[in-house]
Amino acid sequence: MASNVSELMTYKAYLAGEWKPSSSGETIAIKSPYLRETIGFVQAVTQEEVDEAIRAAHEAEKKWAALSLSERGAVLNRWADELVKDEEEIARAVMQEVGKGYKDSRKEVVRTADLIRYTVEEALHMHGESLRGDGFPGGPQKKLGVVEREPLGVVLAISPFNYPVNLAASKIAPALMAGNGVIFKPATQGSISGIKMIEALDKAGLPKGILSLTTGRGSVIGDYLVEHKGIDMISFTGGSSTGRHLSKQSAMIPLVLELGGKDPAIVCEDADLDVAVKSIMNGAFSYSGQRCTAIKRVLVNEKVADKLVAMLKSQVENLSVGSPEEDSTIVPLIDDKSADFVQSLIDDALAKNATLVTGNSRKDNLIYPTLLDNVTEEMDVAWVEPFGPVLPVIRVKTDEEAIKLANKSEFGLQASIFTQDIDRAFAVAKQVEAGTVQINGRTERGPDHFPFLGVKASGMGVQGIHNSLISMSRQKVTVMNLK
Ligand SMILES: NC(=O)C1=CN([C@@H]2O[C@H](COP(=O)(O)OP(=O)(O)OC[C@H]3O[C@@H](n4cnc5c(N)ncnc54)[C@H](OP(=O)(O)O)[C@@H]3O)[C@@H](O)[C@H]2O)C=CC1
Ligand SMILES: O=C(O)[C@H](O)COP(=O)(O)O
Repeated sequence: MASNVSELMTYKAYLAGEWKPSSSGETIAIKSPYLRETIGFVQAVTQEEVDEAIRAAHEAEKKWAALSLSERGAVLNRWADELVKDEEEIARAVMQEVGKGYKDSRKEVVRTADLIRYTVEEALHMHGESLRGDGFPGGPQKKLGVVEREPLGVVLAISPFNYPVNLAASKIAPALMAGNGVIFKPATQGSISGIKMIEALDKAGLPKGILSLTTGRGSVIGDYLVEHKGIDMISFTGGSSTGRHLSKQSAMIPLVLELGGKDPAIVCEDADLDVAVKSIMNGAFSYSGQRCTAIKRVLVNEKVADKLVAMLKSQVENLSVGSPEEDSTIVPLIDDKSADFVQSLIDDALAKNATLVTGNSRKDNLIYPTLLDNVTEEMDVAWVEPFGPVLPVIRVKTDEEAIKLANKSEFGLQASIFTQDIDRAFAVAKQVEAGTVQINGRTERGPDHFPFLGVKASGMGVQGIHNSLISMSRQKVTVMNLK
């Protein structure tokens, strides 16, 4: 049943510490991917409001940076407490807005509170260093360098739809702990969840002006934000083509980009197939494959391919399909366009003679989990990131062939290797071009204090709590020339 539009909530933007409607007078309707109806409206912020938000962030940032680390940390810890208090409400917003299972949405909120608290602790325990001049040949003993870290200024945090709370906070928390101001641009589909998260931060007592939340279409205010002279660093997570565009638009400021992936699961003939199947299933299909770190292709040694495919088939056919409210693994994709795209990859593969093991049915934006065997290099699904529940299996004869195919992809986020021979695992891991290689486990970002990075078209720079604090601050060297 369609909601009564007049009863729906219109959310305000958080600009320079005030919740207010945009002067544009325009709002954007947010449609739930599984309810298939509008669930609320967010503000379409103007360029003038962006200017004012950035100006306020610069002004507030000086006082914020002058606070002690523990004072900044106390605000962030209260933020974590508020998130936990509002866990159910925020999780419900995530579920409705991006169609993530309710239990997983709750986990996302709790994971975010843990991430914030860890970020505070990490920042408290990061120390500067001192250097003696005579450490270098001929250097004077009486020269003493003190190396500290200072904020960059104002950080632009741009997050994607699929972790609207966690991936936003993984940028905002380190930026604030490092003493920066923040402009937060959430994914439009994810804005309501972002607003609820920032309400919690506001309740925690964040000083006014230090952070603004600018809702609006990336295609409308995105470039304006990215090119703005008042932005000193950009931390972006999203698709590779958007990331590439950003890197061209931004000028001479540090950029951290976490982009798409085509993570392979390499299954050797000596693998424990129970372990491999469990990891592949979880890695490929949770949240309908809408994770950058999802396993997006299987490269299996032909000696065990029949057995692996049969095991995968029975598991795929047992996946729960339906609504995020019932915690189904397979849920409707974020929008119809995404479902059309996934369907086009399946159609292309089948037209080029891939074997349909199971799946290939669809209702609106709900794509049933699909397993394709005998996928070849000619098929788009071998190379393109679907961000949906379709898993291609490519049969290989040797580890070398698997490594070659793994590396032929433009992406290099993560990879998994399944074998019971640890030397073999390390030998393969060393040759695979990826930010992280998982041995006998699924590809995944967490735990959140691990470095998280992609190589090639999967990104630039490193996230993970410690590395985010580093990338959002710069070294400052003060040299004492003693008598
Ligand atoms: N490596 C990683 O850590 C992750 C990578 N991803 C990747 O993200 C993609 C899916 O997420 P999705 O949200 O659809 O990605 P998009 O690239 O479409 O959007 C990401 C963010 O960029 C914004 N944006 C769009 N255009 C511009 C612009 N010109 N300037 C500035 N910002 C802009 C979007 O805003 P708006 O919504 O308003 O368009 C959104 O906030 C997948 O490819 C996935 O692999 C996702 C999660 C993690
Ligand atoms: O957004 C993504 O897809 C992530 O960065 C992956 O996170 P996860 O591995 O914890 O799902």
